[in-house]
Amino acid sequence: MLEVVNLTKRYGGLTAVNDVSAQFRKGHISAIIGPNGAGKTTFFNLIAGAVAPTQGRILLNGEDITGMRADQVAVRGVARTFQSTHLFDSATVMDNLIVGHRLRTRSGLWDVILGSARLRTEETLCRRKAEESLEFVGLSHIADRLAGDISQEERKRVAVALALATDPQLLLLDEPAGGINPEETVSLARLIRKLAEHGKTVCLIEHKMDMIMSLADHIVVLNYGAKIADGPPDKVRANPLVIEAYLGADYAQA
Ligand SMILES: Nc1ncnc2c1ncn2[C@@H]1O[C@H](COP(=O)(O)OP(=O)(O)OP(=O)(O)O)[C@@H](O)[C@H]1O
Repeated sequence: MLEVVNLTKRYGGLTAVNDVSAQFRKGHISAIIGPNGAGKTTFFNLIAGAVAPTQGRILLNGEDITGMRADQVAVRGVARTFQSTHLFDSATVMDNLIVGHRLRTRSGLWDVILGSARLRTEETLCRRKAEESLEFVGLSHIADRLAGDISQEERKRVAVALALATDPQLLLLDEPAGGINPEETVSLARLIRKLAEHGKTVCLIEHKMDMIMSLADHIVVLNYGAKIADGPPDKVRANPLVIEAYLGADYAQA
């Protein structure tokens, strides 16, 4: 469903992403791994339309989306989460979701001023969507809690719920399990699997190798911006280039 071809991003003399080609299949979970500074976040920024590539093409369901703006890419079914989840801590979880979903809908200033029918319909729709996505991520029971009072793992789940606002086909998750404990990591992995089971294509950046190896169908390894391996977890963890650049011999034998 997503294909990148010879994707390159240069910042002056530095090549953050270097001639990367890869395919991401519908309903699969793919992981982008690699050392710090390997180009993983830049890769996400390119797909999401946050930065334009220097070279190469990005195809989403066969449509060339290269160089489109982030909002144009989002409308076509791509959503993302970020390493840290920014929420309004003094508002409830539900209000955060309603606001998040609201920002992703169409009413303009005039609709708000005139209290248009479209605005009212959208408000109802936003609340319903917010409730649905909260239920999907397993957080209905904390809808009325203040966002500032919820755990780090719950924040990670809220981030996924926010990303679901646009009914995305492809979710780009940047370190979804960053900063949470091993038990919570297992439970978050279950949520990611559930996304795929519901037909979503998932692409994640993650440093937690145990999680990735048991969760991902497909792994792309970046090093200094270039792809050094691409394949199923077993094949990738046994690849000498990956062991040398990232995993280390201890992990490969574990
Ligand atoms: N806007 C920018 N301007 C200049 N250089 C940049 C910019 N964004 C990223 N870079 C550089 O591109 C390279 C890749 O960075 P990127 O953040 O994509 O790596 P990463 O694999 O996501 O790293 P990490 O795991 O630390 O998040 C780095 O050397 C970084 O300094």
